[in-house]
Amino acid sequence: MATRALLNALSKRPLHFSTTLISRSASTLVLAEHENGSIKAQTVSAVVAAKSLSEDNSVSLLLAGSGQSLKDAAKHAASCHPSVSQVLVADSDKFKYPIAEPWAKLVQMIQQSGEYSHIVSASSSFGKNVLPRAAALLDVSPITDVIEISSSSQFVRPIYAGNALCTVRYTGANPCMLTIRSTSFPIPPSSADSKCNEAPISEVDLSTLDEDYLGKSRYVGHTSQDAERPDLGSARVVVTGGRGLKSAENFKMVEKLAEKLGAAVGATRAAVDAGFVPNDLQVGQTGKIVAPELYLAFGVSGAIQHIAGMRDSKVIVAVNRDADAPIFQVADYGLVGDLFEVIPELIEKIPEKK
Ligand SMILES: Cc1cc2nc3c(=O)[nH]c(=O)nc-3n(C[C@H](O)[C@H](O)[C@H](O)COP(=O)(O)OP(=O)(O)OC[C@H]3O[C@@H](n4cnc5c(N)ncnc54)[C@H](O)[C@@H]3O)c2cc1C
Repeated sequence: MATRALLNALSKRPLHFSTTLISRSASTLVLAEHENGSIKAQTVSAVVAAKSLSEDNSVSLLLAGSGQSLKDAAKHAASCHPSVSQVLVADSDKFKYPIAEPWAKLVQMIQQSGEYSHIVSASSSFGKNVLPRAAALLDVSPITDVIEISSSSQFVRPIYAGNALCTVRYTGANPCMLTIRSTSFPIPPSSADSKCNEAPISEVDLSTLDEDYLGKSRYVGHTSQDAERPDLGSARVVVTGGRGLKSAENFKMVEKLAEKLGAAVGATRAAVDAGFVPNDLQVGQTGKIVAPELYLAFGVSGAIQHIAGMRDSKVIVAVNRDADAPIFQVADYGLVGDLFEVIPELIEKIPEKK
């Protein structure tokens, strides 16, 4: 009877949400990233991962920000995946920018009342920034870069630049906090098209948010890659150039080819260090992890630190003039040849993107 009375009371409370009333059955909290009013694909992958923790797991998405873009993102979040059972929205200027300190405090506050069994985020710059701080505040040890979920407490993650896989059992207190590699939890096409359910959206009561974090870090600015090009982390096709391109001017060939293929551009660390392209294009152990359907590598030797970031690609094509280059050991198709002949020929022969 008490539960029924509470449910009745809740159903009469539109929108305004007190965090003390988060349902205990919502056991996984996913930290959502959004941009221009849309939930990012890596967050949907985090939902896919969260759902695989257990069959009866219900998933709450936590969004923070302010203004119309947050409202639009919340709407998108409510229907972005059939497994989302609730969307929690923290609307405040304090979350205008994704700064880790206020976010970590927010996660701590939500966890204290929601008592989630798991907190999941994508292994993106945002997740890697926020999750360890929140874990420290909650006094638990996070598990990072999860690529496989064996059970709700057993996970697989790569170590030694992906050369070995480590199975980790979590034996600590709740919440078990995870960052997941989105490339390992692809979004099934059916769920992307699904319009079947719309999860309820609730506003988080921020009146008890501890504000002693304020002033510790400051937002300076944000630069993002060319919006015309697909995002490197989630693109279906990636064209990567290495030091073999020899100059920034020559690297434009790679960009032209990527444009023709509707692909994202990637680079090796050597190409980035030589100043051919900015470092947000770096693929590898210390760059982005990608797993596109097609990965084309030009003038890339195939150092283990680079392979760590692209070895899960479905089809790998490599062009290198050195027949012994290690990239050919992971390539499905290899061409021993001069990229300065091959790329112009490809650009010429591939038809213009419609
Ligand atoms: C801690 C650490 C982290 C690192 N993290 C990363 C990382 O995240 N990502 C990363 O990429 N690297 C990383 N590196 C660097 C890595 O070890 C390699 O140095 C780097 O990947 C090499 O880049 P490359 O293949 O472009 O250059 P090179 O190794 O110099 O290879 C250039 C290739 O181009 C070929 N070539 C030259 N001219 C032509 C031509 N005309 N036609 C065809 N082929 C041609 C050559 O045969 C050669 O194989 C890391 C290193 C360390 C120590």
